[in-house]
Amino acid sequence: MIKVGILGSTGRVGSLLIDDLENDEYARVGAVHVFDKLKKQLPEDTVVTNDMKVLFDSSDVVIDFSAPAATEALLTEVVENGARKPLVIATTGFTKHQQNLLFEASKLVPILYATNMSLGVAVLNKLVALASKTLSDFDIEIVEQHHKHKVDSPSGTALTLAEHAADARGLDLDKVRVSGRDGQIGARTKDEIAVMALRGGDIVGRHTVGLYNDGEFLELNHTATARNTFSKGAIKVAKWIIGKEPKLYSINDALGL
Ligand SMILES: NC(=O)C1=CN([C@@H]2O[C@H](COP(=O)(O)OP(=O)(O)OC[C@H]3O[C@@H](n4cnc5c(N)ncnc54)[C@H](OP(=O)(O)O)[C@@H]3O)[C@@H](O)[C@H]2O)C=CC1
Ligand SMILES: O=C(O)C1=N[C@H](C(=O)O)C[C@H](O)C1
Repeated sequence: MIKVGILGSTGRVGSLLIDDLENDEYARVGAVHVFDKLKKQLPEDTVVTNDMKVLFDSSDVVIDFSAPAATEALLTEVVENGARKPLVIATTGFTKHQQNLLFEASKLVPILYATNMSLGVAVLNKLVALASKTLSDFDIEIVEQHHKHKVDSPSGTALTLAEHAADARGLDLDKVRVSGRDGQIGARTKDEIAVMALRGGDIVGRHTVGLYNDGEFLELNHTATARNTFSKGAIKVAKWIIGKEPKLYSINDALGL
């Protein structure tokens, strides 16, 4: 059995990982990192720790749904303290420094980083690239909707979708991204790509990429209706990454897309 370590084990997705692994034929929970207080019953012989080294030592692969500071500590264990286990990182909202750390760590261990672990969004990224390139005159606007507890904005998924749209048009997203509109802002410029966030209730995750032209528009939407879409997706890619060489992998690598 593959022993999975969980960073963010007390969170919304982390606790679903524990449930999903209880019913998995090939993988089980090896260790959980607990930041504050344990909130649920765990399978017998699960290692419970707040020490990254112990988390690594008790796992064959670590899955991370936590917070940027926690991921930073996990990656630091690889880069500075010699931890050598494959990682599946799902946390969003990284700073540039944390993104660089992720890249440095991926030279030492295999890391799959995906801002969205669903198959649907993996396909949506491809559709967005195709539509953005083909419909080159259309204005691109992205809207994401999430539950009221989400702390980062815009979502990692929305930013990844925007990157696919910008790359397909040869644009630098940092230069064309618009994150709000208010007041006398003037007419829309051709290349800008707005990424807007709505928050409320218990929305699991909804992303719409709109391509608008005079006379017609196309909207590509993905809606996650259950949060275990993400935990199940992460477990699937965690099994895939074991035995791979050190590199930064995308979810497309794991899904063969
Ligand atoms: N890629 C994907 O498919 C998806 C990614 N996500 C991302 O995953 C992350 C977690 O989401 P969600 O489960 O909803 O969030 P929660 O807030 O429910 O859970 C966060 C978890 O991280 C822990 N944590 C917070 N800060 C630290 C820290 N400094 N050190 C160690 N642990 C810490 C929390 O511990 P405690 O409970 O003690 O506070 C908790 O276990 C977010 O970044 C979210 O955007 C979410 C869904 C899908
Ligand atoms: O925080 C969430 O809930 C989600 N976060 C991810 C993101 O920021 O894109 C993925 C998913 O949409 C749910």
